[in-house]
Amino acid sequence: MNIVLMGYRGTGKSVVGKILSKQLKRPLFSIDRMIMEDAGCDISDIVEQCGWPRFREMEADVVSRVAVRDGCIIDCGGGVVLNPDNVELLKRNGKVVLLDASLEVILERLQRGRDRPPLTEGLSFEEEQKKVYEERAPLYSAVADMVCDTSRARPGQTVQQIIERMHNYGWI
Ligand SMILES: Nc1ncnc2c1ncn2[C@@H]1O[C@H](COP(=O)(O)OP(=O)(O)OP(=O)(O)O)[C@@H](O)[C@H]1O
Ligand SMILES: O=C(O)C1=C[C@@H](O)[C@@H](O)[C@H](O)C1
Ligand SMILES: [Mg+2]
Repeated sequence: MNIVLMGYRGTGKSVVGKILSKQLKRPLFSIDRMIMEDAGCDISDIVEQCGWPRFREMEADVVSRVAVRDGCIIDCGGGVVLNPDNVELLKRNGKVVLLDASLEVILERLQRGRDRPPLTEGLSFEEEQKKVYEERAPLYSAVADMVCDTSRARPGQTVQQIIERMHNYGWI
């Protein structure tokens, strides 16, 4: 069974994924990183040159390759949840750990690393995060097998919490 990390941008999937993979000694697959490796450039370049629909196709292709593995930690991009095929494939052999954080904390975290390409047109940075976060909230809730709020914890504490709860659920 895989552990699949999902959640909005800036909720901590990649940071938590790295620590979880080390602590549980399980291989880590970062979908965003694999897309960049396939494309040979970063996500902003893919989106600028080919557009979001092409990025989503590349993302679905990586998901289909990763979902068939076993015993891995899978660090998803924030938009993986948008495609029902992605969700179906990942849940076949995976438990979804949804990372969440308050919009306020997400804004703060995303302001620090402004390298994420915009998801909408004509909205300010803050307006975009609020709109997309609210639009996606029901999708994230629907896929979650476990929810973990990362707003107030440090990454290491979040990982300890997740490991403890996974033990209790008998997932590990
Ligand atoms: N408790 C926590 N758990 C996880 N990350 C945290 C926590 N507290 C602060 N952070 C910070 O949140 C920031 C965003 O984390 P990260 O890049 O892992 O997000 P992400 O969910 O992978 O975003 P994206 O969808 O854009 O890839 C990092 O700087 C990380 O250190
Ligand atoms: O939330 C999203 O749609 C995205 C999140 C990132 O992880 C990247 O996958 C990309 O920037 C798109
Ligand atoms: Mg990430």
